[in-house]
Amino acid sequence: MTALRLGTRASALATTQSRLVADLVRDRLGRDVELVEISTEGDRSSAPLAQLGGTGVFVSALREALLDGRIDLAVHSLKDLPTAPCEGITLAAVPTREDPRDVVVARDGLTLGELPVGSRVGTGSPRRAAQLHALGLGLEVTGIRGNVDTRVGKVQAGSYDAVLLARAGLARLGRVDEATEVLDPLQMLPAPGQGALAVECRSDDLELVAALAALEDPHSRAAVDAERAVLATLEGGCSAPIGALAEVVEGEDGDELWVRAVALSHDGGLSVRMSASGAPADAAGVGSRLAGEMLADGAAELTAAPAKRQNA
Ligand SMILES: NCc1[nH]cc(CCC(=O)O)c1CC(=O)O
Repeated sequence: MTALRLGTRASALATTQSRLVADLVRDRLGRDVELVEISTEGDRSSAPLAQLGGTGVFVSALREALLDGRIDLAVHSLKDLPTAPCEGITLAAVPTREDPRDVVVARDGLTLGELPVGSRVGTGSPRRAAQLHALGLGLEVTGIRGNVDTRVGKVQAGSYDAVLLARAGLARLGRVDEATEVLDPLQMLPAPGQGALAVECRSDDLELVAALAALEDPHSRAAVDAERAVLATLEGGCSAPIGALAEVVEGEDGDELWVRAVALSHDGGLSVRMSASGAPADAAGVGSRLAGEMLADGAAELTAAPAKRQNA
């Protein structure tokens, strides 16, 4: 059989994630895999992500390559996937998720609470910025872009006192020791899907869709389904200050799915925070009902873009 062509972005994190999935495919499907590099608009430009149309730009080039038949499968960070389904493409597998929490990389080994008032903390994520403001530590939160290496480098160079990152990214790059604090989700709820990978292929590639089920971790899938249902129901993209974290836990009557979510105003001053539980098989229902309650409490008005709120 010919080798499966796995499309990947060129960044260190993307290639690491792609190699990880390639190894899983070789082990569990017994198929040979060849990596094909695809460059995306998000990699080529240094403009703020929100101006490029959000993290979806990382995803679309790989999807085009799939639909064109240049590659057979694509690996994405699941948190970068828009919640709307893509015609002709199937999310064939969600492998076992990494630790979904955010971490701090600060100068001199400091934690957030140890940073002096006025310290410069870099993040390009409205979700992280809003939750940082909500902690009331008097930190100066400023935008930052670039890959993990660039962002950590800016702390080492002294242009930022700290940056916030997904623990999973650092861990996959073998640099998790550089984190100076792992943030408790009580203070910093991660992005929906953070720490999970998405393995996509063409929907009409029925044999591959079926075979890729061997890569699936049902608990990870249930958790990200619930988190993404929260995001979709709140109609938030990657630029909305929305956090969600779900996990499957063993209950008295079998597995239970727990979901926590928060929607904040961009300045972190106001928030709606709720949780719910239900059956893992009803993950999307649990997430969307939770978000429905949050909407009833005014979540949509909070997360609206700052300019829109001023006009309203
Ligand atoms: N925003 C870009 C992005 N997309 C996925 C990850 C990390 C890996 C993951 O969450 O699975 C990162 C970097 C970060 O947020 O620090």
